[in-house]
Amino acid sequence: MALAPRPAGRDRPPTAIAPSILSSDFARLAEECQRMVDLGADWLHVDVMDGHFVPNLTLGAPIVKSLRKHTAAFLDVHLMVTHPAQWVKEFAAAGANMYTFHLEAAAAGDDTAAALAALQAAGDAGLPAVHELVASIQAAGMLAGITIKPGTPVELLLPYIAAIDMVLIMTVEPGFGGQSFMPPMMDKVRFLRSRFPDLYIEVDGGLAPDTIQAAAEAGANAIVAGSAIFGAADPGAVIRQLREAVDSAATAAAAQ
Ligand SMILES: O=C(CO)[C@H](O)[C@H](O)COP(=O)(O)O
Ligand SMILES: [Co+2]
Repeated sequence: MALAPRPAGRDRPPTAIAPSILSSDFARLAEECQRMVDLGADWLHVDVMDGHFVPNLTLGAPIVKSLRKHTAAFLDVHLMVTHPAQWVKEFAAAGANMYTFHLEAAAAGDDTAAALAALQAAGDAGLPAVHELVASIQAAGMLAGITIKPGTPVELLLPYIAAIDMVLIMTVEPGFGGQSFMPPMMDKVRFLRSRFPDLYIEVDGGLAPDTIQAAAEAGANAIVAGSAIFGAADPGAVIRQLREAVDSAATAAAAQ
């Protein structure tokens, strides 16, 4: 299962709608995932929380390994863990496709203040530990994504953009589904889209039919939605609405 290639030049990458299985019925996970694929999902978003980097505990590589036996879908794994370098081999062996880690965690575990200081001090070259983690993810056969919490400045991503496959801009504080979308995070998406037309930019947290327009217009092409999809009477209609908003915004941007 491959990611659609990052287009050369100024074209925006394809739209990817990624239901977050955090909002699914874990006891029926394989069926829930198949239902999402049948309804038009492009990816399945898998939220891994360790009860340490974030105050919640979800699932790990064994669940991904089991799920992989039931689906060929692109598994977009979001690691909200204190030690992201520790789990690369396990998730690669389990069949994860995208391994997206928190920049803060790669810099200084769960000490976000120390992480921000270290990332600032590293300057344009970036932190060697972050570069090494990206390389190890790709060497393990996965795509590498980096995500930032709402309080982390987007500029701190710049040293790593050339090497990575995706940026994930968190639009809620990581840790729980069902939170409210944070509109100010769209400044980060606009900043990245204006500089990197072909970059995969994902947004995660509070995305729904009433918030998608802001994310689409800012330039996000990959959309995570948990409660809005799984909680809907017609999840397929929500997936279509999200897709149409992103596709329309991309068409409008291309025409400018
Ligand atoms: O990473 C996450 C939380 O940390 C989830 O992916 C996100 O919250 C999705 O849930 P919802 O769409 O309900 O906000
Ligand atoms: Co997530």
